Amino acid sequence: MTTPIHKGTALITGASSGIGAVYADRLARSGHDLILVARRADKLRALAQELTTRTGRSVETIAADLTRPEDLAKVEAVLKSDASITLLVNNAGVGATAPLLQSDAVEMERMITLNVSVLTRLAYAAAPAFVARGNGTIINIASVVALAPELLNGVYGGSKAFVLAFSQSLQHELADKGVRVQAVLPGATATDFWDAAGMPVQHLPQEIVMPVQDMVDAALAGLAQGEAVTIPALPDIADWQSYENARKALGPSLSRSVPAKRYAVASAKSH
Ligand SMILES: NC(=O)C1=CN([C@@H]2O[C@H](COP(=O)(O)OP(=O)(O)OC[C@H]3O[C@@H](n4cnc5c(N)ncnc54)[C@H](OP(=O)(O)O)[C@@H]3O)[C@@H](O)[C@H]2O)C=CC1
Ligand SMILES: N[C@@H](C=O)C(=O)O
Repeated sequence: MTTPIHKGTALITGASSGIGAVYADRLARSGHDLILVARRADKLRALAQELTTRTGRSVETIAADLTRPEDLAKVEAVLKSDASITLLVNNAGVGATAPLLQSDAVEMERMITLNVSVLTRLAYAAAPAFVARGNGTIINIASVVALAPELLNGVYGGSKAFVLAFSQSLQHELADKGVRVQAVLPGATATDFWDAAGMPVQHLPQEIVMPVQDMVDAALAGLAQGEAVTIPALPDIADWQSYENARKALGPSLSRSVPAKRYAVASAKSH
């Protein structure tokens, strides 16, 4: 077996299970050293040991509750100072399936903190270092609910719509500075996410649930193909392109000096 070329270090949040743990496996196998971040130190240590034994890569762990400012600061400091980091997988996140009237506002705010604020802070920590080196990749794990907010809990959908919009803005700003940004929009994926979100994955129609390994392999194939937005389940990429073209076509009409005629507002300029 040939040893893959060393590709620098990938920092993966939410690496103790599910999607993050599969990214850890795939990235170690393709030649990355790893820094794994999550709260469950025992799971991180076990994964690190297993990956080092199997791939020979260096794997460090940081046990951190990213919603705690002091833990978040620790991870931000690593992203800012470790020049070997070439890839950030912004994956840690939680979801919910309950509608607004059955949701606890404090829980919803916690979700916004992790899914939105933490992801943003880590991207802001990594991007200047990547720009300074003219090289780096940020993978932000969004969700198909970014496009379909009616499907699950509205705050969860809103948080993932943020991740998509933020990623698209970052791609726009950083593309000419040597930094790549990919937003990944998984559909239902078989992980522990669903238990924590209040609906065991076994209760979903199985034809909409993707095995987690397949989801991550497709997302990495999308990255290798240069996609800025990857929707692993979408059969025809032309459908996404039509959606994006329609969105962009609205651009010139979204900000004008006069209200649309249908609102029948007399112009202030003629008063
Ligand atoms: N599964 C699915 O159907 C889909 C998932 N996603 C997204 O994928 C991402 C990963 O979820 P998935 O792998 O499915 O679910 P898991 O529940 O398996 O993984 C979530 C990860 O986030 C970590 N995490 C949770 N809270 C914190 C915290 N406060 N600080 C640090 N780490 C934390 C968990 O580790 P620990 O508990 O050790 O801290 C765990 O490693 C999420 O952003 C989710 O929204 C998107 C679309 C579909
Ligand atoms: N399962 C996803 C949507 O289908 C999500 O959890 O974001």
